[in-house]
Amino acid sequence: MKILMLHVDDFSYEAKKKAIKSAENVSQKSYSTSNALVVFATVEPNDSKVLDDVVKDIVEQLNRLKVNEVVLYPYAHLSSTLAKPGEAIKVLLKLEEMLKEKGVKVHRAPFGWYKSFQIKCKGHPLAELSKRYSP
Ligand SMILES: Nc1ncnc2c1ncn2[C@@H]1O[C@H](CO)[C@@H](NC(=O)[C@@H](N)CO)[C@H]1O
Repeated sequence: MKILMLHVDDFSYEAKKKAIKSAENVSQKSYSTSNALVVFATVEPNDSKVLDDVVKDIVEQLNRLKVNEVVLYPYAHLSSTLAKPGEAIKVLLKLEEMLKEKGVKVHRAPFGWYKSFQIKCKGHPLAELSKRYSP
């Protein structure tokens, strides 16, 4: 798995169009928030094995930033070895569940959609962090 964590003043997205057949059917097509940790996540094969480490790092970053909201954003652009959509959505749902079990407020952006987004990154020294995990 590859993740990019951005501490934002503001973040909003709008789901525009389904990109794949297995795109989620979603009732909420847009979302906006402030002072949150946006986690762009690219799922790679066998990533269910790295979720404990991913959760640990996200929770540590939330504690450093004194933030409790995560926007989990499926993002197929941080790796060239993508897990298939069926596997990727399962891993993201599990990641969302594990973060919520830790008391984190999580909003997961729709899977399988082209989305527009606006982002205002805070720009302090800890505002941007990328991590890579190998099973
Ligand atoms: N291995 C994977 N990891 C994370 N997300 C993945 C994925 N495979 C498919 N997706 C989702 O399907 C959309 C089209 O690839 C992806 N959409 C996006 O990545 C948007 N930023 C539009 O480009 C994403 O929602």
